Amino acid sequence: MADTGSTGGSLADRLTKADGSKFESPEAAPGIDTTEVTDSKSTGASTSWADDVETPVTVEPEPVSTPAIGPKESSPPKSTRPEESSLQTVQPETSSLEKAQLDGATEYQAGSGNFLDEPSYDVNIKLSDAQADPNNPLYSLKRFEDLGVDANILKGIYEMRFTKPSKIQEKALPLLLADPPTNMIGQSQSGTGKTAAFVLNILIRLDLSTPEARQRPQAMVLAPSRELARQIHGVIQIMGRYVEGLQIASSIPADRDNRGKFLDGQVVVGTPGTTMDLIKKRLINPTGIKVLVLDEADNMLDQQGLGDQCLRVKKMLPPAVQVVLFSATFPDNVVQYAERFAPNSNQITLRHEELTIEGIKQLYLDCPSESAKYDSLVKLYGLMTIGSSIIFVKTRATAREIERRMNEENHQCACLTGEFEGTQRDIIIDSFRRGVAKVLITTNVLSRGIDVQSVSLVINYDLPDQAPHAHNRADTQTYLHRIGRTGRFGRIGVSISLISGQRDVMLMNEIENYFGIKMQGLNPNDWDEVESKIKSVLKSLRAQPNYGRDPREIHT
Ligand SMILES: Nc1ncnc2c1ncn2[C@@H]1O[C@H](COP(=O)(O)OP(=O)(O)OP(=O)(O)O)[C@@H](O)[C@H]1O
Repeated sequence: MADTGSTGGSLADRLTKADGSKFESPEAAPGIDTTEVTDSKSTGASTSWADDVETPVTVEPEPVSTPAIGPKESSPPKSTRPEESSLQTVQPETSSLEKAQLDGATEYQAGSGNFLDEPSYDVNIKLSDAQADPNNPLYSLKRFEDLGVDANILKGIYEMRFTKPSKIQEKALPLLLADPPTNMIGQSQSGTGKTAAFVLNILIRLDLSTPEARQRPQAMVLAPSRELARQIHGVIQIMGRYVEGLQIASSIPADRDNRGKFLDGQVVVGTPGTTMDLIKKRLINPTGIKVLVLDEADNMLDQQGLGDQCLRVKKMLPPAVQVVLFSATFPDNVVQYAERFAPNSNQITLRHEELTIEGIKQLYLDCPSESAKYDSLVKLYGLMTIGSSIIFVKTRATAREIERRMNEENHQCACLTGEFEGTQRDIIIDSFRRGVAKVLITTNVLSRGIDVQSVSLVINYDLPDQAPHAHNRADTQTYLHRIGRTGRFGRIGVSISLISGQRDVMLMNEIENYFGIKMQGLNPNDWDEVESKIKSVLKSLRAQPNYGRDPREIHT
């Protein structure tokens, strides 16, 4: 097999460590007013659980198969000495707050303010308009000040330039904050601010008044991927930066900083397997935990994956713990289980037809064969770098192969899949957040929760299916999460699904029927038209990375 060439190799290989040295090997590298709000009293589900069986955490269920884009590339992520590259970035020593800002989107996009009176492109609507439209999921009648948010937390919110709550924040917060604490199952479209809703509940409920109280965890947030856990950690750190004495602990796989150390922050954020492991090793004291949040809860409660782990963690917590489940999707088969996991919960739910975000233009492109998808991708490359883009593929092998071929052809892109070691993954996602890498090839591991507001284009190289159980059935939930990596909080984005053959058409139709949408076809015989169609969307102000930022900052 050909070598990856001078521009090849994974991005992580080509980046430097925080101290400026190189990694020698992976081992060495360390709208919802249609929302239904259901009162808890009407859902009196009881809890009865199956046996607590030990199951490996399936943080990343990626099928491994041969890519259909060319000769098989079987090499794992590179473990040789990294090469010099223009992508090389020096990572100075960072303070924990700086790290937090790296992990959350906030440093780069500064929330979504409404300083939009300096248009350099067509202005569609201003965020302030979106937040004033009752049919928009960002709409709210209230202000954060009306929601009982403490002054120090308000300062953090102002710093993030959140001017008004979104609909999910407005609706969920009073229910979450009511005493006695009540469980919640909360659903709202992707990119509408669910994180801030549960983070505010946690910050407001923390007792930091005595050294004893400050010594042990009081809240726990679990997420399905390392990247999402780090991102949430970052949001809590920024939102809570004026909360005196706040400490956040991380329980993610192979976290060098915490290996073997007792986690004594008041908020623990992590993935379920590692968290359970640390509880078992008595490195997390779960006895004072008052709030348990499962982000991407439908995924977390999936009985074939993370469900057992989450259940085992929950069983270690005090019985009175407030259970908060958030996701953009709660498929019918998970709802009952979720109701048992969070009994007597308040529920904020949406219908399928309400789940898609208007700002995301959903397109498809016919490709004459599976292998021709790659050629289309190359043709789309110029459009991918207008903002940032994510290419979703089904298998790690396909991801590797596309990365290799693109880099060989001098189309710079990075690749992040579950086969990378934790620290390498951190470097790759951080460089994507910074815009050092503008095109990221990934699997479903990054389909959920990741908030990089500069992402204006999502490409489904493979449409998500329900393999290995139902190869010919679409995974509608994953489709929604994938496209939701763009069009965050009122922005505009484009998704393009590459379609080749009857099976893809079937999957696409199933997705369209489920969400009650129609994807618009691009004309594969007229690339000028394809380009101008996509450009017209991507160049609108709301698709720009700086959308919502104070122009005084952009120009300095
Ligand atoms: N009230 C607000 N005003 C302005 N921006 C906000 C507000 N709330 C959240 N945001 C910003 O909106 C973006 C999306 O928020 P978040 O990641 O919480 O979405 P989400 O609903 O959890 O999405 P997903 O379902 O994809 O996980 C973030 O960059 C966040 O900083």
